Amino acid sequence: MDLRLDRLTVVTDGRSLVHELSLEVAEGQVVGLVGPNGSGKSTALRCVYRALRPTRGTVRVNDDDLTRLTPRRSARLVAAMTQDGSVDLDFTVEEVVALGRAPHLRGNQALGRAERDLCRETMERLGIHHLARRGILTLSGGERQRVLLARALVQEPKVLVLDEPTNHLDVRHQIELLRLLRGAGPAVLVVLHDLNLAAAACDRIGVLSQGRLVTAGTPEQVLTTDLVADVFGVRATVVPHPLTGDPQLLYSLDPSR
Ligand SMILES: Nc1ncnc2c1ncn2[C@@H]1O[C@H](COP(=O)(O)OP(=O)(O)OP(=O)(O)O)[C@@H](O)[C@H]1O
Repeated sequence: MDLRLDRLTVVTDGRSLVHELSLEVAEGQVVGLVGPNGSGKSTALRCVYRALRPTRGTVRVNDDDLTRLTPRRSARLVAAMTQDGSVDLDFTVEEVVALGRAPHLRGNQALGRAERDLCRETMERLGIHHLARRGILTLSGGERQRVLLARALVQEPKVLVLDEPTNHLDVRHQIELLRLLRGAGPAVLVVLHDLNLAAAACDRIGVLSQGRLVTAGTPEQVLTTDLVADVFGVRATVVPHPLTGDPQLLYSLDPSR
């Protein structure tokens, strides 16, 4: 199933936070959304996981307009790992992960054997199985972030959206998370600040500036010296990664270079 944003617009207090954003993510594809602070990335994502209703435009998963689905039906299609998706109650890690199954259950129905296995395997895959009985509030930022990803994955969504999923992770966990996304299966839309990670992890990248899509394409097409200068106001040298060929950006702290 694919995700399609069509002329998505969000207006608040007369100001367009996102303006006519059109973007597609095919099944199995990872599409990165990058852009300066305040460019509208999180706002666009919030419309996908229905924390926000678009002022105009649509978000579709295949032919279904998400805003027209029941919350339960859309929760079966879309999972989110977000900044505002934190868990404030002192659930244990395994309880938080199990919550990901909620859209598939009726009332107080307990998890079946296969669902418990899925939760356990997912926690093992993300290296958090040893934390299963710990309270979520006692975890470090990076541990918590992996728990929230586990919760999103056990939801078995068709679309997965992630808002800066690597911001608390050490370099190994950053790479492991992004690797995992590449083979995850659903259409993935991910907000990333690190352009080099985006180049390595994403099939395509969309660049937002002041709520508008400036360009979208493969990392090679998008991440150019001119683009980075125009959108981020930063001078960068772009070199191909010596092993993978992905474009990688080198920055200098010296303003004259
Ligand atoms: N509820 C709101 N009311 C008014 N303005 C808002 C609201 N939510 C977001 N904004 C503004 O909309 C703009 C886009 O915010 P958004 O969080 O989408 O940006 P972002 O690209 O995700 O930024 P960052 O990289 O800093 O996380 C910002 O200027 C923000 O202050």
